[in-house]
Amino acid sequence: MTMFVPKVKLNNGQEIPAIGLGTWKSTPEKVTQAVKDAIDIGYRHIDCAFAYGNEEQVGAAIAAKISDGTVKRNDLFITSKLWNTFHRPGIVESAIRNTLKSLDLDYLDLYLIHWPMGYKEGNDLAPVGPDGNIEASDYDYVDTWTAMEEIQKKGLAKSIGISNFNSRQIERLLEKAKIVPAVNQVECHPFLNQRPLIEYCNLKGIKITAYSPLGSPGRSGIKSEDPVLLTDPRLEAIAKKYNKSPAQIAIKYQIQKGNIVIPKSTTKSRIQENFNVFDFDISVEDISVIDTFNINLRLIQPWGSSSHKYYPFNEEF
Ligand SMILES: NC(=O)C1=CN([C@@H]2O[C@H](COP(=O)(O)OP(=O)(O)OC[C@H]3O[C@@H](n4cnc5c(N)ncnc54)[C@H](OP(=O)(O)O)[C@@H]3O)[C@@H](O)[C@H]2O)C=CC1
Ligand SMILES: O=C1CO[C@H](CO)[C@@H](O)[C@@H]1O
Repeated sequence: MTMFVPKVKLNNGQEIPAIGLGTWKSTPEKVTQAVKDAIDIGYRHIDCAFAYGNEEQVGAAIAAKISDGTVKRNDLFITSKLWNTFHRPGIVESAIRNTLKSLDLDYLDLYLIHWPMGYKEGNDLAPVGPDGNIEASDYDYVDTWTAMEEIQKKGLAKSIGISNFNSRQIERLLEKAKIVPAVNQVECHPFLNQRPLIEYCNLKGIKITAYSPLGSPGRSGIKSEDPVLLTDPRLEAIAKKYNKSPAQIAIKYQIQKGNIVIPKSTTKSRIQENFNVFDFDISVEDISVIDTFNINLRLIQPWGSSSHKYYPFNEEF
């Protein structure tokens, strides 16, 4: 029996399952089984990106689960993202077509601009310039957005959105946009709860997808002095009270805030655990307690990009 999963309504009426499976750092060897397991468990939303280097293997799982009759294409919600080296408006369509080919799909449910920062075009996903930093391109994300609008008009993606955009960048984008982004996908967890950005996006009709909702444990870029979300004693105490794990509390926290959440795992028992969050609610009082954990701890910082003209994290939100 498949568990009922709440959906979040986007500004164009499309509905997105509130929980999806993340796939960053899911190795090509493991991701096919992980996505198959997730679909068997009841996930209907998969978060992908060209930059994760595993879209073909994700696509193989989707094809297998459609061909064995577990799901139909329109039961699934598949997101992917335009990488920074493809910001030139003239190549946006070929970038999504390339992703669709890898995923073995003829449309995406949601296509996001992965970052507001364009990088130098070419085969290198992280081109390094003479100064040792990322080599930027001059493309303005506002013009890239116009090309994204064409993608939606052509039916290659049912919805379009953004990722890692700050409020000023959204404001600027909205001055020219004909289509309001459906989603802004950003880092969001109790140590970085993004309250001001969420309030801003709510006013504009933009939903938030929370990435790294578990604090991305074990990722190599995390500093040893950074606090670890899943072993925080205050989160552990709340988890114990509900007879749930800290990961389940961190996931349900996002869902109760009205956000979409995309925990990653390639471990079947954790894929299941992360999905088992619909048989309880965190009380309003405990949600307020978790709100106090915020320390604006940003764990995901793109390497070598902090001097980019469109680096998003110098603004307050
Ligand atoms: N738009 C963007 O710029 C970004 C988007 N993302 C998206 O968000 C997704 C999630 O973020 P991500 O950074 O991967 O981090 P998460 O916060 O989802 O953490 C993933 C890590 O937690 C482990 N884990 C999963 N479930 C549990 C559990 N129940 N108990 C203990 N450990 C657990 C996983 O291990 P294991 O797999 O070994 O089980 C993995 O190491 C990404 O995969 C990607 O799809 C992420 C970063 C940036
Ligand atoms: O989604 C993400 C994870 O992978 C990318 C690069 O490999 C990151 O830049 C990005 O934030």
